[in-house]
Amino acid sequence: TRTTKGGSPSSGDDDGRRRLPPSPPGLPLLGHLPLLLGSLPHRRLQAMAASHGSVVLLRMGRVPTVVASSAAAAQEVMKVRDLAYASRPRLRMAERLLYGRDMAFAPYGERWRQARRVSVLHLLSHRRVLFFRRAREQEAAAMVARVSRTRAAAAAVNLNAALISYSSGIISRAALGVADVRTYGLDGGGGAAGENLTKLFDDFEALLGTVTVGELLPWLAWVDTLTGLHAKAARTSAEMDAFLERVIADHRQRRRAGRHREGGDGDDHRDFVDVLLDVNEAEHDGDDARGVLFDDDSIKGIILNMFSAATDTTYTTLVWAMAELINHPDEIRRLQDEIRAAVAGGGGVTEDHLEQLRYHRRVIKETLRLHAPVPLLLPRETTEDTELLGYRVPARTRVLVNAWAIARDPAAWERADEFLPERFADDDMKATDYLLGHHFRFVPFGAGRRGCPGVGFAAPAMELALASLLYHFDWELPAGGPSKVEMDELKGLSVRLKTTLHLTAKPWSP
Ligand code: HEM
Repeated sequence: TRTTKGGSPSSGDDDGRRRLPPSPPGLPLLGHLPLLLGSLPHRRLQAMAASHGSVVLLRMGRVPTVVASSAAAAQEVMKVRDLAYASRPRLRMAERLLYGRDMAFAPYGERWRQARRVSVLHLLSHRRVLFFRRAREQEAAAMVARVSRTRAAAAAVNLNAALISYSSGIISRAALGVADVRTYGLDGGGGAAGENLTKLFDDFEALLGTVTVGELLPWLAWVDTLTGLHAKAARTSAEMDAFLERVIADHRQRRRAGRHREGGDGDDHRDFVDVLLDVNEAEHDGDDARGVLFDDDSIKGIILNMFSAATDTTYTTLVWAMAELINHPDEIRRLQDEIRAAVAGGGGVTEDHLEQLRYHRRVIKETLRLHAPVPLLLPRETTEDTELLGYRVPARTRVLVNAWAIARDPAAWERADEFLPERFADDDMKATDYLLGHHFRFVPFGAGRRGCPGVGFAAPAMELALASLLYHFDWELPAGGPSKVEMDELKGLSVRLKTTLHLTAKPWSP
């Protein structure tokens, strides 16, 4: 592996072109893989950036990978040269589990553009997000009731479980029109097969976050068979397909009966599956020379994208927020004062209150700064030969943006490692503000063409849940245990708090 250390990026290479980014020493064949094994990659890559600079070239086995670790580098990837960085690499597990026809992992091109357009206009538009308000408020009320029940039984509340159920309830209602995926349990109800569905979704998420050995080191591809990875992927993908077939068949049946728009209030009551089936039928009816882009596999791929993208990120952020607040008693008190003053007169938090809760937004933003749930965003791939901060980046290079390191860069943030929500006090906080790049120092949702289209969906879901938990209860760590939450991270598709957050809840009323 070539070893360089900085140097002037624009000074000539042997062939008179710009230099490749610097690379730490690596091993033959394995490249830099051993440097990342067994570690939290965003932390290891942060350390690498500190010694080699904010643009580093690594070889993950046979895959050249550039890592961008400063706001300036992120801005170049996601804004200045967005088009050149707008593709995604082919990831074997994603391709297999998502039919090669989803949106989030699709290469840049017509199919991705169409899927993105339909998602932004019809699934995640401001209008549709407003329409799902009832779903969010019902799920928040159910979560508060669940906490009250646990408390009544004198037990500590498992906040992870409460928040997973809240987040998956919202996306399940929005995507499938039911409060619980287990409604589609393969036995026709919420019985044992319904329970298996929860495991199926867990297995699915774990596999989606798995990189096969074979795609990085083709000569070791047999290891994936030996470890049973391929067999597990085949099994999981077949079970998930049976579930989705059932969802689609059920929706088609309701459509034939004309029941999918019902609500009696003149509103559009279609869920994501209904909307995608409408697009699919319109394409069949039309005379589209490009062929049908939204076949059943595309619908399944996009629905699975929405589940994966919405559940873990939302719940993970909320757990981190509660953990930070427990460790910062002044901040939790200030936030509760704000929420309780806004909801004067009792009755609980509704979405009408959220707009006034400015400190609350700062707390969520500060949580996302310190704990981006997807710290390296989703990998990108260059579509053509391009540049990054003056270095040469060839076509088909994999590109990671270390949003986590950028958000803790002492050159960009004062007291970068501390939880200080007031640092966002100058922002004019609207929901979409979460996406604004703060000059690309704050990019938990990515940005540009491939930036997260779900931020408008995520924002009210996170805000309502946190405000509801803090309005109705006073929270503490259980007596006799540690006095602080240990903030260690657990590696996964999204990076979570390592410990399960158990807290005691004392009801509050005005
Ligand atoms: C706290 C919540 C969330 C966070 C932190 C988050 C973060 C991200 C990130 C980092 C990316 C990759 C961006 C890039 O490559 O520049 C992404 C993409 C995506 N997100 Fe989110 N997300 C969240 C919630 C949601 C929700 C609620 C949905 C949908 C209901 C969603 C749907 C998607 C989709 C479909 C993509 C792929 C976009 C594409 O490739 O064109 N996300 N998200």
